[in-house]
Amino acid sequence: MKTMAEPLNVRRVLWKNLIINRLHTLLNAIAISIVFYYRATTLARIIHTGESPVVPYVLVIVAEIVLTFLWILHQAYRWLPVKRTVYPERLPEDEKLPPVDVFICTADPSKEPSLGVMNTVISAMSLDYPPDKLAVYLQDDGGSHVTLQAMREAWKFARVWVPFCRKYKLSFRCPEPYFAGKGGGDEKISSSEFVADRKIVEKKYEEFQEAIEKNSVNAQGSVSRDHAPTIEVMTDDNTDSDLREMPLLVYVSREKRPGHPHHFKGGALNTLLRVSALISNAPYFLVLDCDMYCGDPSSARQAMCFYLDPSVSSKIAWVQYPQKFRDTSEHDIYDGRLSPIWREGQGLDGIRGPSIYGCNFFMTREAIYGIGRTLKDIDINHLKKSVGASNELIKSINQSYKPQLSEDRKPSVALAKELQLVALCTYDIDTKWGKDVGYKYFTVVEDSITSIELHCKGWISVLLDPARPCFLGSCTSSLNDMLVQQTRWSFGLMQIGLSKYTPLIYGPLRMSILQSMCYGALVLDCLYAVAFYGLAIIPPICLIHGIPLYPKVSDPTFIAFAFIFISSQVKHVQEVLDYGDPLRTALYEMRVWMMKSGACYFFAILNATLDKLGLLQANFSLTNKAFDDEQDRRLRLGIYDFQASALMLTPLCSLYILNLVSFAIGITKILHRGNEFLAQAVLSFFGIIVNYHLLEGMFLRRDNGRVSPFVTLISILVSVTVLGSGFLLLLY
Ligand SMILES: O=c1ccn([C@@H]2O[C@H](COP(=O)(O)OP(=O)(O)O[C@H]3O[C@H](CO)[C@@H](O)[C@H](O)[C@H]3O)[C@@H](O)[C@H]2O)c(=O)[nH]1
Ligand SMILES: [Mn+2]
Repeated sequence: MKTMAEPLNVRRVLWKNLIINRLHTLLNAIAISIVFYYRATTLARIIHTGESPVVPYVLVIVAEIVLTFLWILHQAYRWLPVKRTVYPERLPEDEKLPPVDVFICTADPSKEPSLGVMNTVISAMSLDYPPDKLAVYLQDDGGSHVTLQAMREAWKFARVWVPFCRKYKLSFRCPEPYFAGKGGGDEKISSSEFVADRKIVEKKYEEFQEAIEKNSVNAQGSVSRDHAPTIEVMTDDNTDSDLREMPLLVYVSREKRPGHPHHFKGGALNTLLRVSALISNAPYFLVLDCDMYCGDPSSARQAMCFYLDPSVSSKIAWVQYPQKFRDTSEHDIYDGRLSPIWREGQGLDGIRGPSIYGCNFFMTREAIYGIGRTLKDIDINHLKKSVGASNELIKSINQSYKPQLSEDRKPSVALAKELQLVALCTYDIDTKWGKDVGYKYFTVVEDSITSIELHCKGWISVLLDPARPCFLGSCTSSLNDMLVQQTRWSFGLMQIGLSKYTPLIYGPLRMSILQSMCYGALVLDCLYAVAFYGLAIIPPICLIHGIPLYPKVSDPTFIAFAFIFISSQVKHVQEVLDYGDPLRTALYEMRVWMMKSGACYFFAILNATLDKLGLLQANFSLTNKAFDDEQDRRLRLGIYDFQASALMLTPLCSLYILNLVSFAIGITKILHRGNEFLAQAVLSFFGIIVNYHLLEGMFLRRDNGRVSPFVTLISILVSVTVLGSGFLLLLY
């Protein structure tokens, strides 16, 4: 009986960080108050005496207000950092575990190579979970015959692989890295039987790999935007084979028609919810991106440590794992590992839970449906309006509904018809899908908006970050990918920021203030662009023209400015080191923050505004998961690869040159009037030093990863124009 009482999960407050965070917040808040007092009194004086132009001064204050506003919002992340531990060995026996469905999305085999996608699929089928309680679905948004064929091959190989993993209880179950010796997992097994079995399976894997490669030559151009739905449950040709040891594997390709909105991944997941309801209807589902394979096969059991804990199970909507990445370079120059997000996640976990981070989470159907699933909650007429016309789907809302898939896994004619119906692109029309049911549609960041809504409905979530990563994906490994991805995210988040769901208004009445602040920070981070441009343009221009914007070094207020600047950097470094990353990561993150502010956030605000005015058609540019030798080589050496869109690079390079020039001109002023201009000079100098890679890229490098001469030239022109017209700023 004693073991029954032992908890399945434990939450630990990170006291050291909590104290450091709150102390930092307090001291910084005092310093900021001093700064704003100084700004207000000085502004009043300038207006009164006319001793210096008012416009640049006001602009710098605006930038500081924006920075402070975002800083305040971000403090919510630092309020209560926690970490969780689970004890899967205390779970009840397998018969008592609930079923789990796994949803994997893919869209284009030319950007998301089939071999990688199928490795993800196979690793999910090999989860350490009772096979009769596991169903894996791949939704192919490309409707590609290449992907369908690859799935059939994957099924054949999994027929050998899954039993092999189970027989030897392998602790790492993704075939590609396993055979490449990257996963480990079988060190303790040395029997000759195992060695022989492994050889056979390895041979099968090679055959599988060859088949996939042959099949993939036609990947380019295999994607279709005009096709009927296809749903295929994988099974053996041999009718009397025993399928009990195998989880279900299902290929789904929803209908696509030109001119119909498909709602990107959100639409794909909603289709998967419906299709799976008719086939397996598990109460829990795991979402994976096609490049995110399962590293530790125990993730489902770990998640069950929350769902089977009666004290929290009815409140938890999702259990989120961080995205971790494989084969990352020790120089994470593009911040592809997204550590800042996971660090802030620890804080979110302390205040009712992290948001959904796109993939790697286990969620309950009840939460995502937004509908009670017991008989007494169910009203058929109401349901028809919510979930659409499919009678089977309506029946499946009742959690005790058992889908009727025959033992040979071939859907009956009636079931096949129903499956087609729920995968039509018109199915959502006049239903609540995309609004109150399933993933919400109106933004490209389906994950964030859906989390906001669920948290507002009172659900909680947890972040589980075990030492051994459960899911490993491919890291963004080029500047262009990073800029494109960040622009997409920021654009989507800004869409939320400009909608009725804007968290600072929508949130406080529905969720806690701290949660609203966190979501507020998330969707408004784009505003950093305003502060960044303000501080990257106004102070250097004023430096050239000899107009001081900061207190003299001899003025005691200078200390407050210096304190804020230094303590923010120190705090950042502390967080990086505490999370176990090396010091250089702090520099890389700072650079990425500046690149995001100068390019991604800027374009995101622009695009979101156009979108709001109905002048833009949102799109989803997939992150590339294919491997590029040359870019990879540079990444490993920590050398930036500037083969990126000129549109993105030009603002960054222009700002850099602008600061460089004004610092060079302004240096004479610093020599004579250092007391007055030190802060301004330091600001430009900081930008120049942190972004030294831009200087190298524009003027010192000759390889083809440098900034193209075209971009450098345009940037020189832009910065000279801005500098030349700078005097306009100083007229008033
Ligand atoms: O129309 C689409 C677009 C994308 N995807 C799939 O969605 C996943 C994520 O796309 P990816 O190109 O990898 O984008 P990322 O920016 O890397 O994805 C992050 O950001 C997304 C939100 O923008 C989240 O959904 C993801 O989980 C998160 O990893 C991939 O499996 C895609 O195949 C679709 O199924 N349909
Ligand atoms: Mn991705």
